[in-house]
Amino acid sequence: MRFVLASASPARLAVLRAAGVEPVVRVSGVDEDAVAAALVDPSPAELVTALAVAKAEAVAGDERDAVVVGCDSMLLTADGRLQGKPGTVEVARERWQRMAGTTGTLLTGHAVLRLKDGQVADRAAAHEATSVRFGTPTEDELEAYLATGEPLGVAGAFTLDGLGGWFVDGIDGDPSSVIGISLPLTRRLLRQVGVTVSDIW
Ligand SMILES: Nc1nc2c(ncn2[C@H]2C[C@H](O)[C@@H](COP(=O)(O)OP(=O)(O)OP(=O)(O)O)O2)c(=O)[nH]1
Repeated sequence: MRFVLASASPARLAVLRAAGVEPVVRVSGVDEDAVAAALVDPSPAELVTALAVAKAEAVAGDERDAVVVGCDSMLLTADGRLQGKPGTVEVARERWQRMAGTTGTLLTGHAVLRLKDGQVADRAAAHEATSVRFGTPTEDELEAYLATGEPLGVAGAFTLDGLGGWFVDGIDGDPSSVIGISLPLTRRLLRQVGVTVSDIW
């Protein structure tokens, strides 16, 4: 079955490929700020789920028979801030200075659309939440990590499976969701739209 990943994320692609799926990648180009602005006081979970739905829907219009999956990840910090990608060293530094030694929640919204004959025949959406216990990098370690550029382009300014792994003391929940797409949640959402994982791997 044609599996379309509506994401530019290399992390999501890698998780799916390692799990036996060869997705067709179609970047949604969704204006995430515009989607967020259209929502009325969404919870963090509602926001990431709405963004995932918007990404999948943006891509689904060109599909006839496929499963389309969209995701969106953000970090909810211990002091209640919901954060995407830092974008700059300065923002990433300030975030790490606040989150080191604390526990945050990495939220990933998921949307699955089942296309049949060019129509959305079924859909399912949900979010996954994973607790992340951050370590405390020294000032030198933090500056070296920032200098790699990795934290700038990932939600929460850290990775679990990359250089950031040195600074994650542990998680409670699904690791694939932290990296970018929850395999167990996606399996459940696929089942809701009548698709078994063995249909796609
Ligand atoms: N490899 C890795 N990437 C991570 C981790 N945590 C977050 N990320 C990445 C996954 C996503 O590419 C990015 C989260 O940003 P978004 O959910 O907005 O996705 P992105 O903009 O990358 O692509 P998309 O909007 O789906 O086209 O951060 C991690 O632990 N490991």
